[in-house]
Amino acid sequence: MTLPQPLLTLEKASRRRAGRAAVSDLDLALDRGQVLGLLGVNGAGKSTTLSMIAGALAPDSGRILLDGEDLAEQPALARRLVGWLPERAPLWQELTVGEHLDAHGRLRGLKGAALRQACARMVDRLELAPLERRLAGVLSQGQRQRLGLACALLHQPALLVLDEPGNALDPVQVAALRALIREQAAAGTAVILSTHVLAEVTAVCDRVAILHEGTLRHAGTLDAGDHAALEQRFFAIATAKVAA
Ligand SMILES: Nc1ncnc2c1ncn2[C@@H]1O[C@H](COP(=O)(O)OP(=O)(O)OP(=O)(O)O)[C@@H](O)[C@H]1O
Repeated sequence: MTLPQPLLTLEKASRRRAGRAAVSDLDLALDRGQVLGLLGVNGAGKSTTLSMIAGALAPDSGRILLDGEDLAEQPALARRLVGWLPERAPLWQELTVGEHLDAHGRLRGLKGAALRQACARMVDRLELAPLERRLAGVLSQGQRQRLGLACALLHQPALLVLDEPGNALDPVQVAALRALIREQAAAGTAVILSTHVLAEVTAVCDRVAILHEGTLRHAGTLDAGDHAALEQRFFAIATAKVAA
């Protein structure tokens, strides 16, 4: 009997940037419906890791598997299976909110009624109706994040990758984001959430990974009551002095 493949597997994934190791020998696995919090201080390698998972940056060595298939051999897999909200939502200033959704849907191969339905579902779910005709260039930071999230979710990805998604959101929108993440996980979507807010991780994640200087220093499961223990572990890792 063969065991089911995790949705996402990183095997010794490594990537150098500007001549230095940004991520080294990273092993990680995530199943459908799981929510992973990715923590680490500035420069720890979180965005580099997420860019590799989203297929935007190739590992120099090691492998990234989506549904058991090597992303390096099947680059189109990321476009189909992953929805990615980078740290700064990449928007075309001169397109409206509605045009963004339409363009993202087309890039994912949606058309006709399926495209219209997908756009309408996101407008409704992310409360974008009042903004639909507005140019992206005039949106507030939080509104840009909501549009970026809608674009990432449009094709109902199996894996949702969120890079510091709560950054520009007000407390009401933070609560809405938490609800959205829980809803996605309940529907079977795997979610990776990179954040500097430890409370975000204990609020919505069922597992956690802590990166430091490009290497994985801790990976484990998490319960809602584990906040103090997580904080202690994070600070111990983040402030540890490297042996001379
Ligand atoms: N575009 C780039 N060119 C060169 N080096 C980069 C680039 N982006 C990141 N790096 C370097 O790679 C390393 C990891 O950076 P990364 O952005 O992945 O960290 P991070 O954990 O996401 O940080 P932050 O919390 O500040 O967003 C850092 O040393 C950083 O300087």
